[in-house]
Amino acid sequence: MTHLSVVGCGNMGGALLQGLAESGDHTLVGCDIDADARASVADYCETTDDLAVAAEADYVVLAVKPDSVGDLLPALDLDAEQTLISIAAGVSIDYLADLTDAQIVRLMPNLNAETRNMAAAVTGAVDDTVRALLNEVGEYAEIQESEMDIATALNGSGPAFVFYLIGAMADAGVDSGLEAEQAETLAAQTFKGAAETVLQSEQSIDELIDAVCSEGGTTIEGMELLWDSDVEEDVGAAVHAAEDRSREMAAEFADE
Ligand SMILES: NC(=O)C1=CN([C@@H]2O[C@H](COP(=O)(O)OP(=O)(O)OC[C@H]3O[C@@H](n4cnc5c(N)ncnc54)[C@H](O)[C@@H]3O)[C@@H](O)[C@H]2O)C=CC1
Ligand SMILES: O=C(O)[C@@H]1CCC=N1
Repeated sequence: MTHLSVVGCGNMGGALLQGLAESGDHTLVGCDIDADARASVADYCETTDDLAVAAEADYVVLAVKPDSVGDLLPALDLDAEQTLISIAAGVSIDYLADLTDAQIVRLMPNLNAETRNMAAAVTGAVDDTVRALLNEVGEYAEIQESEMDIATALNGSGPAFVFYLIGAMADAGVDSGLEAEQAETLAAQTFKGAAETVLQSEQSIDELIDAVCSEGGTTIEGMELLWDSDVEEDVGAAVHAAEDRSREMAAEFADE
């Protein structure tokens, strides 16, 4: 059982609280200055607007916008026995270390924490408690901090790219007459199942594509269109645009 607080109960802080509340018997505190944000997590944790209450936890997740970190972290006044888990994009461990005495973990989570299907990248003072917490809400990779910009793009921003692709598939279903709700369910479940297959299968992505393409059948018609298009480059470019922005944000913080 871990005593953990989350400062900032917005989209990402709220998702983490929801996932952790459903996964284990923890003492969870959600701290936010906004009453609506507190109300949104009240089913999952004790809520407060008092930073001092959040600062009593052994593990404190900082889930505010990157530009709020500089003011908020000194106010938390954490000590060396505590662990700060920062999820702020572009904010380096060096920057954080100037503002706190706590052990520092830098985590790039994603929104899928709320269904305990998070993909996370983590670095810094990762201990077994942090590993156990991350295991409860999904899968994680321990990476070097220098890899944080690409992780931010791939698994942090990644859900948005996947939501977009699910939407595009669902729209095609609607164009051809399916009801919107049916099309969304069929598209989303197809992504979910395909992702699970990739995770569990020993086959490569190309072998799996091949397994769906019956000779002279339907799939190959769509795949040939995709292979002849710029979709692969465009998806890669979207990931790299997010990576570039993460690097740019990190440079802005380094200059402060
Ligand atoms: N949204 C996402 O999918 C992901 C976000 N992140 C990171 O998570 C952090 C938060 O992002 P979001 O949840 O999207 O933002 P958000 O705007 O939804 O939530 C931020 C919350 O912080 C609260 N807040 C602001 N000042 C505060 C203070 N002094 N004390 C207590 N609470 C305060 C706000 O009221 C708000 O509820 C960012 O640093 C972002 O880089 C990381 C990975 C994924
Ligand atoms: O868009 C952002 O800056 C944050 C970080 C990764 C996902 N959302």
